[in-house]
Amino acid sequence: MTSLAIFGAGTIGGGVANLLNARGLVSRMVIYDKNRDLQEAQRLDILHTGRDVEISTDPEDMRNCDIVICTAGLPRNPTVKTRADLLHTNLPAADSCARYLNGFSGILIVVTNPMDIITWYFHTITQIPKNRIIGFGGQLDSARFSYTLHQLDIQGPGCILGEHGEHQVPIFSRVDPSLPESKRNEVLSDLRGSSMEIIKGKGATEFGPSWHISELVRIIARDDKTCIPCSCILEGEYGISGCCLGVPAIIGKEGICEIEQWDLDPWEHAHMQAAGTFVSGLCRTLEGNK
Ligand SMILES: NC(=O)c1ccc[n+]([C@@H]2O[C@H](COP(=O)([O-])OP(=O)(O)OC[C@H]3O[C@@H](n4cnc5c(N)ncnc54)[C@H](O)[C@@H]3O)[C@@H](O)[C@H]2O)c1
Ligand SMILES: O=C(O)C[C@H](O)C(=O)O
Repeated sequence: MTSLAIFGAGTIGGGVANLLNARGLVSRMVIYDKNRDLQEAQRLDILHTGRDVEISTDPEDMRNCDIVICTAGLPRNPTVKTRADLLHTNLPAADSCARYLNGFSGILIVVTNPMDIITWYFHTITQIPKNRIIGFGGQLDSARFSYTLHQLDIQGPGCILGEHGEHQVPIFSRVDPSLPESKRNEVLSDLRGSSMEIIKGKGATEFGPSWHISELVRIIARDDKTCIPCSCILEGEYGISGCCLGVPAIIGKEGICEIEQWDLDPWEHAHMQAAGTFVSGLCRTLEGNK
């Protein structure tokens, strides 16, 4: 069975560790957090489920795991407008995580925001091959889009590509190509605000991300070869390079098996290019940090 490390055991890291243990998807876990009291509390709380799981808190064990998930770093609060605003705050958490990944031959899932740029940053500071670094967020955004579509009586599921942030790109052409542009823009504007509604109400998003991260782990562990939207290192796909961005990718036990090239309509294409320009611009600013 799969061995997995969680780097940063707060709301999302702890929630994912709990779900994966409860779903019986992992046999060995490393749980690490710089807050040692929290780390120990999460370890004990999971062991008290009584399930058969081994837990280490030694970060040096991370490199021997099949999957490492980076969930360390500050989340947004209502005063932080966009995920991109967290970039410089959260780079040190990525640096700390990368320090334990020398010789790691498994799959790295990046959750820390701004997720696309942090995923790219990991690519530049570690030796992990590009098919083994996956940025998480597209599944969650797509579930939010599907929820909105359902409220509009449009048959889903919906899919979101582009940035996990303000430059997300809902793919309307696959669900209702006839939806007028004004309605598309209205839906997009609602989607941009959908997680902040939760952050304002309960301090953080929790159940949605934890569930979809556990699904991603299941897809990898079972070698499902399922196509999901996730952030991948791009080298010309969709005409974009020099960044990570949400694209449809087939995922299995080797990580990213293939990036699918979907036909986008002109509205989607323009939004995807804008996402590429925005995210690659931020990625370029990190060049001195390598
Ligand atoms: N990609 C997504 O879809 C998605 C979804 C939800 C949250 N997030 C992001 O995930 C991150 C974590 O969110 P959260 O709600 O769990 O936050 P949280 O504050 O509850 O947990 C983060 C944990 O990281 C730990 N940490 C910080 N720096 C560390 C370091 N250098 N080494 C070890 N541990 C460190 C903290 O002690 C804390 O316990 C945030 O950046 C948030 O924006 C992304
Ligand atoms: O919105 C956030 O800041 C948290 C996370 O990226 C989410 O989409 O739930």
